Amino acid sequence: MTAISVLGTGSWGTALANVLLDNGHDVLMWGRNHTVAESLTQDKQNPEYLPDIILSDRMTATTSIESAVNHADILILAVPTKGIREICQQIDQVTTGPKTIIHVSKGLEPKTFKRISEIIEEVMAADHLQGVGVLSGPSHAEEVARRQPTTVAIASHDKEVRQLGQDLFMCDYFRVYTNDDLIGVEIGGALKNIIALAAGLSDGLGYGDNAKAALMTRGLAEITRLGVKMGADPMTYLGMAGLGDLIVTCTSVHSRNWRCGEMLGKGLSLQQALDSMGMVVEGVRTTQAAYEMSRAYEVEMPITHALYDVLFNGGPVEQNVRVLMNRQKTNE
Ligand SMILES: NC(=O)C1=CN([C@@H]2O[C@H](COP(=O)(O)OP(=O)(O)OC[C@H]3O[C@@H](n4cnc5c(N)ncnc54)[C@H](OP(=O)(O)O)[C@@H]3O)[C@@H](O)[C@H]2O)C=CC1
Ligand SMILES: O=C(CO)COP(=O)(O)O
Repeated sequence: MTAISVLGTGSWGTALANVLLDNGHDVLMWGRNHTVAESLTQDKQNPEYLPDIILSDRMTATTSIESAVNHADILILAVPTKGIREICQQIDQVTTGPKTIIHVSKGLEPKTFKRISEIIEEVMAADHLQGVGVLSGPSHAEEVARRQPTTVAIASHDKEVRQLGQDLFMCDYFRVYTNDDLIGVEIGGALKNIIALAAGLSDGLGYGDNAKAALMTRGLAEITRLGVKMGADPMTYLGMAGLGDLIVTCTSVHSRNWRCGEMLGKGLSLQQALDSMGMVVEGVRTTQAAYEMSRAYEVEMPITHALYDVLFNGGPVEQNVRVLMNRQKTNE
């Protein structure tokens, strides 16, 4: 039995804590929301983020970050990208020893273009950090919490972290592959949300399967182009963090990014769509980050640019579709 703390009591943190509890580990969750922490500890449920799912009877959560951080040497970081910097600062302030941090967030920081592991390494003092990894792949929290078969990848530059992540999480309904391409996995997990937003928009507009297949295929080409420019292995994008996560987010009603896109396609404003969601839609900020990165690194990303125009300039969707379809003739 290993002591592990899961920081973030949203849908994904809760589902992953449940996997670790099923594997017999000593898990403490931390969240800033008192009501959620109380429901998790007393009722073994998270009605706000995972309604109608009964979790492990050993589920326990605290709102004291100091208790959670010092409960374990292994921390699972499960908060949205925009909260990562702040949480790392808090961990760094209260920790009494070095930590191995496995994050599960799918985003990039606008302006700095940083991946999550880069933010963690930048904020944490070197002697407070034992190792960093990311767990990513096609995995809706709603299905994992119901113990439905799921496969993911654990990526790190450090072989021990990859092995640790695989050993801690793997069970008969949660299969974990190791991958040494940290850059590729983090970028794939972040950028697929852009394509999921676009796929939802396409469905909301009433376009068919051809349009969605085109978005997914050419979207994967965009993801691969930027990933490779940043140092990723192109083969990573045929795996969990590429094709796998694209399929699960572009084709599922569970995906918040797809649902947000669908609402935009049906005519809601971005603010209306986000307000009705109540959960994080990472793809919106990531579209901004990827748009800026594609310009800075001179990587062609036409779907990202079209979505950026729709989200941030109020550009008409149909006009952007026309622009995409009438780009200069080219080779596949
Ligand atoms: N849900 C899923 O199926 C999957 C999600 N992910 C990724 O996991 C990450 C977390 O997403 P998910 O759990 O789904 O998100 P949710 O929207 O379900 O929950 C977000 C959680 O993070 C908390 N939070 C938000 N901002 C901060 C902050 N600044 N500091 C501390 N806590 C904060 C919220 O607290 P509060 O309740 O107080 O607002 C809430 O507990 C995202 O990057 C997502 O892409 C990855 C794979 C699957
Ligand atoms: O990343 C996910 C599944 O792999 C969850 O996607 P959403 O954030 O769009 O719900």
